Formats: sequence, C-alpha cells, structure tokens
Amino acid sequence: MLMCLRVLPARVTRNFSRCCSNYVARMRFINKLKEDEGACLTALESGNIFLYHTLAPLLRKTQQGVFQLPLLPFKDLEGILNRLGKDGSMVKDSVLITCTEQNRALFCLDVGELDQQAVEKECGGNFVDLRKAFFTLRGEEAPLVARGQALLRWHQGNGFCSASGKPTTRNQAGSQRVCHSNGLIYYPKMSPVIITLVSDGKRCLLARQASFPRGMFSALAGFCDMGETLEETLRREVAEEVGLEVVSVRYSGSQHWPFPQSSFMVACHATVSPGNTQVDVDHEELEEARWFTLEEIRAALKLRTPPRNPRDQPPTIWVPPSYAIAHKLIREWVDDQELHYDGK
Ligand SMILES: NC(=O)C1=CN([C@@H]2O[C@H](COP(=O)(O)OP(=O)(O)OC[C@H]3O[C@@H](n4cnc5c(N)ncnc54)[C@H](OP(=O)(O)O)[C@@H]3O)[C@@H](O)[C@H]2O)C=CC1
Ligand SMILES: [Mg+2]
Repeated sequence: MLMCLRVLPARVTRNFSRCCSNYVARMRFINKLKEDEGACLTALESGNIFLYHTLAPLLRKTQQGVFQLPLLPFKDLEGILNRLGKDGSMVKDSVLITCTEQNRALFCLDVGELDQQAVEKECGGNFVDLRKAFFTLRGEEAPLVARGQALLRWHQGNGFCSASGKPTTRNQAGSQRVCHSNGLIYYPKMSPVIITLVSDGKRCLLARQASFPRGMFSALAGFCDMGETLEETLRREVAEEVGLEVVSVRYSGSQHWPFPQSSFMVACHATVSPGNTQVDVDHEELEEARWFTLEEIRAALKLRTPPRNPRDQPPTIWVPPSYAIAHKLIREWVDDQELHYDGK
C-alpha cells in the first residue's frame, strides 16, 4: 500500500522560514507556560480570556453583523465576576489555549456556575451552541472555540483518578491533571479517526448515515482500534462499511473535530481497482453508499446551503461545508479529476 506525504510548495516553505524565528519563540513560550506555574499565571494576568457557559461559547455580534469571539482582559473579567457576586480569583481557573503572534496568551473559562443572562448582559454577547459558533465564526476563531470547549469538557470529565478514585488536580495551564495519591498524570485525550474518499479512478464513493441531514453525503469515516496503524484502520473501515478492498492510500491532511467529542481526523484519498467496485453496504452503520460521477460532485459542491426539497422529491445531494475536512477531500478529488481526466 502506498502512503505519500504531500511536499510543501516552495512558496509555503519560504513563508515558513521568514516567520520561523517568531514561530519558534512562540511555541517555546507556550511550552514554558505549560511547565512553569508562575510564568503561566503572569501570562494570564496580561492575557485575554474567552468565555463558555456550560460549554456554550460566548459570541458577540458586531455592528456589521459579523459574529466574533469577545476576548476579555484579565482585569475586566475579574471586575465582571466581582460585580456578579463571585470571587474574581475564579479567573485563575482559566485554561491556556494558545498565544498570539505578539506573545499574548489566550485562555478560556467556563462560567457555568453563574447566571447565564447576567453574564451575557455584562459582556454584551450571547452564549450559543458550539455547532452554531463553529459554523458562524470566521478564520482562526472556529478552531479556537472548538479547542477551548474540548479542553474544558476534558477537565470537567476528569476530576477523579480512574485508578484511585481520588480527586485529580490540574496545573495552571490546564494542560494536564495529576492524581497525587499515586502520581498518575492525565493528558487531554482525542480519539483518532480516519476519513477517506475512495475513488475507482473515475468516480468517488460517498455515504450517508441515517442521522445525517437529509440529502447529505460524506466520505467514509471510522475510529481507530487500539494497536492499529492508520492504513489498517482505513482498509478495515472501507471493508466493513462498503465491502471494498483498498489498493492505495494517499495522505491529505488532518483536523481536530469537536463533534460529538474530540476526534483527531486524519484524511486520506484511497483507491480501489476498477474491477472491484461492487458496493455492499453495512446497513448497521450506513443508510446508503454509492458512486458519484464528477458532474454529480461538481453540482453538489455548488450548493452553499442545504437544498430545500419538497418532502416527496428525491433529495438533491450536498456535501459537508468547507470547514469539514471531508469537504477538502472532495474538492481535492475534483481538482485531480479535472487535471488528469476531464474532457478525455
Ligand atoms: N470533519 C469531518 O469532515 C467529518 C467528521 N466525522 C466524524 O468522524 C467520527 C467517526 O465517524 P463514524 O463514521 O461515526 O465512526 P465509526 O464508523 O467508527 O462508527 C461509530 C461507532 O464506532 C464506535 N466507536 C468505536 N470507538 C469509538 C470512540 N472512540 N468514540 C466513539 N465511538 C466509537 C461506536 O459504536 P457503539 O456506539 O456501538 O459503541 C460508534 O457509534 C464522528 O465523530 C464524526 O463526527 C465524520 C465525517 C466527516
Ligand atoms: Mg463510519
């Protein structure tokens, strides 16, 4: 089986080396904050914090109608908490997310124990469901809001050691929890998932689960089993879900996916031989899986919002939106087809 990594284009490597020293300094600074409690607290005091209420992020709408993630300086948030009758030192429970290019640390905090509407009024925003926030925010803010929720969720679910049953305590950055009774260290966890777009050279295979919105088809996905390589997961999932045997694999990219909980999505293109394309769907997992032509995929990509079909009409197919790595795989497949086969 082939596994080839894409080589970065020269333009990207040039940009990389230009910003490299700043990037290296920033990564080392973040790492220091995870290891040095005092440095992390100092960074928090001069940093910014964004908020969640029971894991729903706070968003603010600008006068131009654009949704943004409000970033609150430490002192402002301390003041807000004091006004709402809470000890301002609660800000110190914030979890480190990242650092801006100016080395300004960014944290997040869940204020679920406060009255939601009172916080919204104080901060001039609204707490919204993560899915809505993720789909509404632009650029860098969507992955930030997903990362924040994933970390806060992990802390909320790991307050006790699974070996001793005793409470665990977190470090200042929130990058780990420790059980002091036995020294066990817990780190935030993600589940590795392989997502693959299978092609037979001319068509690609998309599938839908019964829980997907009407008409939506996506690439095949599945969780890695313990001890498997990514290639083994990919071959097994394709065999299990659609009864096909993969002959080659090419890496495309990866993505943290917060729904329903943290998955680490690894995206690959895969091919089956043109003589081995008979789909045998596992209906326990999938409602439907079928081959699509380039024309059908082009039409699906043109739909920006889910089509509104009358109930009795067969649904027009559409594919996941651009922030989902499934979309990237599908677009890359179309580009490859256009480059190699279109018009032939
Ligand atoms: N970003 C993107 O573009 C896309 C992301 N995805 C994501 O990929 C993930 C996996 O896809 P899916 O097809 O559902 O996976 P699978 O085909 O592996 O099927 C899911 C089932 O696997 C079992 N399972 C095994 N390990 C785990 C685990 N660590 N966590 C949860 N369930 C597990 C569960 O079964 P049981 O309940 O019986 O135990 C679950 O119902 C989903 O979270 C989905 O949101 C999917 C498509 C596109
Ligand atoms: Mg699956």
